Amino acid sequence: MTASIFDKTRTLFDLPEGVIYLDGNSLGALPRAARERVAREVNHSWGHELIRAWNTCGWIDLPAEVGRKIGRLIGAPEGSVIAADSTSINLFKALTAALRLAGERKVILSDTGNFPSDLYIAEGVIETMGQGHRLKVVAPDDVEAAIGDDVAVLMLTEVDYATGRKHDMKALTAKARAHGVLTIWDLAHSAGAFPVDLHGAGADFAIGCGYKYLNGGPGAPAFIYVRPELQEKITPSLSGWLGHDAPFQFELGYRPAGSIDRMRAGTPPVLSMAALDAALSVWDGIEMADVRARSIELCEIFIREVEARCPTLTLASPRNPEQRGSQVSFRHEQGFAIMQALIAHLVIGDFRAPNIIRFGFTPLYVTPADAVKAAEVLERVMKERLYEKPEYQKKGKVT
Ligand SMILES: Cc1ncc(COP(=O)(O)O)c(C=O)c1O
Ligand SMILES: Nc1c(O)cccc1C(=O)C[C@H](N)C(=O)O
Repeated sequence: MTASIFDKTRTLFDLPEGVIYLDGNSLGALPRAARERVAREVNHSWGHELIRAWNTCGWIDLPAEVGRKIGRLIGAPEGSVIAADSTSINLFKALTAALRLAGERKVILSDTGNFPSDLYIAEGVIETMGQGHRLKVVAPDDVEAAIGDDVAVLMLTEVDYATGRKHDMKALTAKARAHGVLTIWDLAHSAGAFPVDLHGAGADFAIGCGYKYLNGGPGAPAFIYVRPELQEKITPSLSGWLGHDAPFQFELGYRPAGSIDRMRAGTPPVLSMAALDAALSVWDGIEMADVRARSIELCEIFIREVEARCPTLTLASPRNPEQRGSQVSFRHEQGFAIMQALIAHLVIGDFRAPNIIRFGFTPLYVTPADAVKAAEVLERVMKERLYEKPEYQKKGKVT
């Protein structure tokens, strides 16, 4: 039953012949619907409707519509998610809003498994606000113990981009709430990867990417969630006109919209937003519980096959599937060259310094047969030491 759902979803994507694509955790594959939609937006909406398209083609409502579709995947109530900006910028917006709400508390608590951009943004926020905030970064296992009455904001990425380690959002959020700590969850590697229940967990803010498991295309808009009860209490730091209560009154003073709209700043990138909107249609009728079951099946097959075939690779991801996102990582000192050799043999994953090879499993278009085949190719790369070839040592700007 589950397999047949995914046989169908695979046909909704355009994948190059012969490629096994295990990097949907970095850039999702191209949904056919997105390709068609972008062409229509360019030719008809922009080309023919011109400025009228904001009304006649629904451009003005796209951020809310895309937010609504993403909200269904992450357990967010209607009207609590908006698509806008990038994940990094949305983190800036969420963190400044949270720190303003938090009052006298000064500590931003995060962990060493966070994506560096999040930590960098926190540094920038501290500097910009100039109110003596402090970033405290602990090991992932020490987060729970570090949550206390001195903490203003708990800022975590649910799934570690490198290892795939997954935090217990519900338990950590509950502890944070008990200590009066606001929470910001980065769902970049969660949204579209497995069920998320922001409302059930009682999370205050969340952000995430549109171009990974949501398949919105390179540089797709990101999203931001604010718990409905907080929406009218927060003061946006990026107080742009499209977050104004009445943008087309062109008042000289800022009055924030009385909804999640206040997290908007300026004009959305319509073509990218339309691509993401169309990409989200692949989730119609899909239950995230089925996605999770299939993701675990794929990851388990891959771990079993790789460990049986490649004894010099060390599993970097948690062995327990409950503690893992939808990716599997292995360590090897030649990781970079191993990944280049794999890519040359049409198994596309990626490398994360210093020694991690990373494989994302996206059930909508990766099959169990792909997982086995990828392990076979990896076995060949290792056994024949293909990674020693000089051409696989060359580094590009992006890994
Ligand atoms: C967990 C996480 N947070 C934030 C980012 C930054 O996203 P962006 O570059 O789109 O702002 C990424 C990916 O780049 C990420 O993986
Ligand atoms: N956003 C990216 C980009 O512009 C180029 C290359 C990779 C990315 C990524 O998204 C990286 C990703 N956040 C990661 O988990 O490593």
